[in-house]
Order: sequence, then structure tokens, then C-alpha cells
Amino acid sequence: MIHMTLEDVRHLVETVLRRHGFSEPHVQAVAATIVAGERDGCTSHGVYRLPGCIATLRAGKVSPDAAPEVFDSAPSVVRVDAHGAFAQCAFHAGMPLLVEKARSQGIAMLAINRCVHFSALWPEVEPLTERGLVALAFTPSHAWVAPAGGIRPLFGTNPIAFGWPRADKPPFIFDFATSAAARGEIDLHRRAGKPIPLGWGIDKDGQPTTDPLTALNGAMLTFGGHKGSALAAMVELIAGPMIGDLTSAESLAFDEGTKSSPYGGELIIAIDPQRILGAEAARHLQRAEAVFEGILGQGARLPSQRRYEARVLSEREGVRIPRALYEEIQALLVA
Ligand SMILES: NC(=O)C1=CN([C@@H]2O[C@H](COP(=O)(O)OP(=O)(O)OC[C@H]3O[C@@H](n4cnc5c(N)ncnc54)[C@H](OP(=O)(O)O)[C@@H]3O)[C@@H](O)[C@H]2O)C=CC1
Ligand SMILES: O=C([O-])C1=[NH+]CCC1
Repeated sequence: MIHMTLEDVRHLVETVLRRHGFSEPHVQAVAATIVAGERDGCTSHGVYRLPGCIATLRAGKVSPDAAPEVFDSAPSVVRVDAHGAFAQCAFHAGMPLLVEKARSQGIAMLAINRCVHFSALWPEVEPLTERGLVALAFTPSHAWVAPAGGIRPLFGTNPIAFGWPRADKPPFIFDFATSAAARGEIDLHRRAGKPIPLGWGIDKDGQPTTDPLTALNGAMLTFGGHKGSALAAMVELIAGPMIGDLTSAESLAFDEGTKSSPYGGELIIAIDPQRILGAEAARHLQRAEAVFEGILGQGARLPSQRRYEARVLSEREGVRIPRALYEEIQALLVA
């Protein structure tokens, strides 16, 4: 393992992105997401993603410099056309108007169109909770996941993130794929030569497998059987056709076998409890705290608790990157 400070990681990621021609706004925004993933111990969406970003660029499947365009579409609808670039800059461009609309309307949505998406969703949900908003985010990916009862890939790994603001405490946030595990997690098992748990994937004939490559080439499975399957379908619909963008099957067709990051849309919903509840907001948000106390009170943990703890540790002690990944990234500095 290679030990690095977070500043080292940021410098390395930014240097690679610049070296390959990304414009400065994309360098900054994409690097911030990758470093945040590594910092918070989300290795499936940390520096491991950097070679994929460059491969996507080389395949001609992401714009390195397109500027996002923001449209004020309706009293509670913001649209951002990413023009084929990674989603981060589009999110930053649309967020101020999303927040303004959520505050004035009580609820608002940001539809990002024509973006390339490789990242976790919590980096988008967290800043909204920091502004006192409840937030939800969804995006389809590539058709890798079989519906419950089927054996052929149809859905993306289709993550759902939810954030709830808490006074004087880090927000309550969960963020997970609707597949049993993110595809990145299965690929990390492959890279480490480790088997995957039963229930994550099946082979091409629909037989259960613990071999990561067999699952990647066969089909991934949804979490929670028909329940995860229905949620995956919901993500396809509300972050695909509902916002005029691609389904995971369409994204995979657009990919043309290049194994690039998924292309399509992302839906972010922001809700302002203050606008809904007025003077009663503080009292009701305080009542909500009983839910978290009820979880913690029986020895269970909150989602994101591990992530926040990893953040404190990484900021103090830095992070450790597998040597093979580090060397792969170093090679991108000369190639
Ligand atoms: N852009 C894209 O298309 C895609 C992105 N992704 C991203 O991949 C990431 C990982 O997804 P996935 O593999 O499904 O993640 P996990 O199955 O690891 O679940 C992650 C969530 O569950 C929480 N959690 C895990 N264990 C517990 C526990 N014992 N008690 C309470 N909460 C728990 C995590 O909190 P904590 O972090 O604190 O452990 C986190 O909020 C996500 O960030 C997702 O956005 C996934 C698919 C597609
Ligand atoms: O891990 C995953 O499933 C994905 N991460 C980005 C696109 C899909």
C-alpha cells in the first residue's frame, strides 16, 4: 500500500486530469469528488475511478471542457444541460437555483441532462443538507443488473441517496446502489482476487456465482429481491424518461462496448422543511431526532457514521492506496 496525505491525492488527481486536457472547472470539480470518496473510505468511488475517467475520455465518451447550461424551466424545476461532460460541474452550476427554488416553493428538482456519471451521490446530497434542506438523488447507469425473477441485465446499479439535515450534528445520509453491491465494489473484489458473497451476481445462465468476473460478465442482482428491483425500475423511470434522458439500456447502447462511464441524466430533489412547516419547523425537526436516538440507543449505527469517522481519520493520517492502482495512475502521467 502507498501512504498519501489528502493533499497528495488531490495534487495527483488534478495533475492527471489536467495532463489529459480537462478544463480547470472540470479538473477542480471532478478531483474534489474523487478525493472526497477516498477521504471518506468509499474506495469504490475514490481514486479507483480515475483510470476510468481517462479511459472514458480516450473513448470519446466524455467532453473534457463543455460548460454546463442552466435553464429556469418552471417555478420548481431547474434543468442543467451538461453537454456531455462529467456531472460535477453541472451540479455546481444548478445547485444555487435549486436551493433558491426549494426555499421559495417548498420543493424543487434539479434535472441534469446529458452528463457522464461515475461518482457517489452523497457529495451532492451533503451540501444540500448543510443548507437545511432534505435531499434525494437518483441516477441510472449501464444495464448490468437483472430484474428480480429474470437473468438478463436490464437495470443500472441505480443508486438512491437521501439526506436529512440535523442541527449541530452531521446530516443523516444514506447512499447506495439498488443492486446488492455497486459494480465498483465487485470490480474491487476482482482486482484484489477475492470472491464476492453469494447473492451479488449470477453467470450468463443465471446460476449463482462468487466469482467477480463471472458476475460482471453475467448479471448483477438487486438488493432485497423484488423490492430492490422495483426501486431500480423507479430510478430508471424518474431519472431517465421523466427528465428526458436515457435508461441504463440506452446508456449501454450509447457506450458501444467502450466500457466508459454511464451517460444520461441525474435527478436531485430538494425540500425545505422551513417552507413547509414555518415556525413549527424546529419543533418537528427536534422530534425527528428521536428516530436517530432510537437507532443508536440499541447499538445500531447510522448510515454515513462510518464515512464521517473515516473522514476524521483520513484528514489526520492520510489514506492508503493499493500499489497496483497507484502505479496505474502514475502511468497516466506519462501516457
Ligand atoms: N453513479 C452511479 O451510477 C453509481 C454510484 N454508486 C455509488 O456507490 C456507492 C456505494 O454503493 P453500495 O455498494 O450500494 O454501498 P453499500 O452497500 O456499502 O451501502 C452504502 C450505504 O449504506 C450505509 N451502511 C452500510 N452498512 C451499514 C450499517 N451496518 N448500518 C447502517 N448503515 C450502513 C453506508 O454508510 P457508510 O458509508 O457510513 O458505511 C452508506 O450510506 C454509493 O455512494 C453510490 O452512490 C453506486 C452505483 C451506481
Ligand atoms: O459502482 C457502480 O455501480 C457505478 N459507479 C459509477 C457508475 C456505476
